[in-house]
Amino acid sequence: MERLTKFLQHSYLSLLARVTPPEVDPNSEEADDIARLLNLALLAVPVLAGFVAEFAFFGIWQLALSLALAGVVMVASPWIYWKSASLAVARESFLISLFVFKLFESMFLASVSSPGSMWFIAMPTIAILLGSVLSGVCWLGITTASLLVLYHLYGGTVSMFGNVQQNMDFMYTFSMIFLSVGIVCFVAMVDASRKKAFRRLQDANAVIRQLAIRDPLTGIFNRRYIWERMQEEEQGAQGNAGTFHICLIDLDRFKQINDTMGHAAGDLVLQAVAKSIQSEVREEDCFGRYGGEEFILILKSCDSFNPGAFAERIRQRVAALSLGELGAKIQVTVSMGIAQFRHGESFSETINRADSALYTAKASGRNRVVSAEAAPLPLSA
Ligand SMILES: Nc1nc2c(ncn2[C@@H]2O[C@H](COP(=O)(O)OP(=O)(O)OP(=O)(O)O)[C@@H](O)[C@H]2O)c(=O)[nH]1
Repeated sequence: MERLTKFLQHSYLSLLARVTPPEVDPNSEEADDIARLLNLALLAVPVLAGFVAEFAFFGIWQLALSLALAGVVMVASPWIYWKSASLAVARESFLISLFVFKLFESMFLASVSSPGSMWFIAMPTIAILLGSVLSGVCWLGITTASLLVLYHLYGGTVSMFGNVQQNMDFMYTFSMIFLSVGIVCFVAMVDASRKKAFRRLQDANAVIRQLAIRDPLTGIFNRRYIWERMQEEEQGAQGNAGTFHICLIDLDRFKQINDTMGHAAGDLVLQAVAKSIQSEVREEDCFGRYGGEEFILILKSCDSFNPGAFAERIRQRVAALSLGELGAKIQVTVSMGIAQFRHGESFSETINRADSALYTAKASGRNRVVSAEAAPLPLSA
C-alpha cells in the first residue's frame, strides 16, 4: 500500500512538473492554478468513465458517445495548457466542452430539470476555482440564460393556484438560478480571501528571504547568499555561460579604528564602505559581506569589462570617503585580491587564489589591488 501511494505521488508530481513551464515560480498563484487544472482533469477521468458507463448501460449511445468526446477535451486540458501556454485557453476548453455536452444532454432528455442542467451550477464555480472571477461571472450569465431557454422550450406552464407538482419545472429553474448565484458569490468570496492570504504569505516569505540573505549591519548580501550565487556562477561557467572574477576586499588596519574610536564607530565605517562599494557595483554583479571587515564581489566577465580597472576604481572611491559624521578625520583604505574562475576548478579554489592575492596586497603595503593572474597592479593614487 505504501509503495502504491509513493508510486502515485511520484507519478502525480512528475506529471505536474511536465505540465508546469520551468519559468513559473512553484510558489506562485499561477503554479497553484496549474495544479488545480491538473487535479480537475484527473478527477474528471473516473467521473466521466462512470457516466459513460451509465449511459451505455441504459443503451443511450448518443449521450455515451458525446460525453466521451467532450471528456477527451476535458481530460486533455492540462495538455492544452502545456501546448498553448495559456491557462485561460485550457480552462475555457474544459468548460466549453462540459457545457456543450450538458446542454446537449438537457435537450436530448427534453427537460429543464434533467440531470444535465443540474451541472450548470458547476461551470461558474470551476471557472473561479481555476483562477478567473470574470470567467465565472460570464459562465453564470451563460448557464442562467441556458436554463431560461430550456424552461421556455420544455418547462410546464406556471399555474398560480395549481399544486406544487404542476409548478415543479418553474421552481426547479428558479432554485437553480438562485443557487448558482449564491454559490458563485460564496466561491468568489472564499477565493478572494484565499488570494489575500496567499499574497500575505508571499510578502512574509519575501521578508524572511531578505532576512536570510542580507547582512543585518550593512544591508548587503551575506555569506550564505554569496555562496549560493557562487555555486550558480560556477555551474554556469562550467557549462560555458561565461566566466567570472572573484574579488576579496579587506579594510586596512581596521582594528586600529575600533581600538581608537570604539566598536560603534567601526560599525559606521563598515556601513559607509559597504554603501560606497555597492553604488559602484553593476546589476549583474553580486556584492556581499564575507565576514568581519572583509567583503566579496562576484564580477561577471565580458569583453568590454576590465575587472582590474573596476577594482581600482572601488579602491580609489573608498580612499576618497569622507567620514565627517565620526567627528574625526579618518582615512579608510582597502586592500583587494582578484582572481578569475578557471574552467575545471571549484569556486573555493578561485577564492583561495583571490585570498593569496589579497595577502600579497596586504604584505606589499596595503591600499592596493593585486591580481592572482598577474603581478601586483601599480598603485595609481
Ligand atoms: N566594529 C566592528 N568591528 C568588527 C566587526 N567584525 C570584525 N571586526 C573587527 O575587525 C578587526 C579586524 O582586525 P584584524 O584582523 O587584525 O585586521 P586589521 O586591523 O584590519 O589589519 P589588516 O587586515 O592587516 O590591515 C577586529 O578588531 C575585529 O574585532 C564588526 O562587525 N564591527
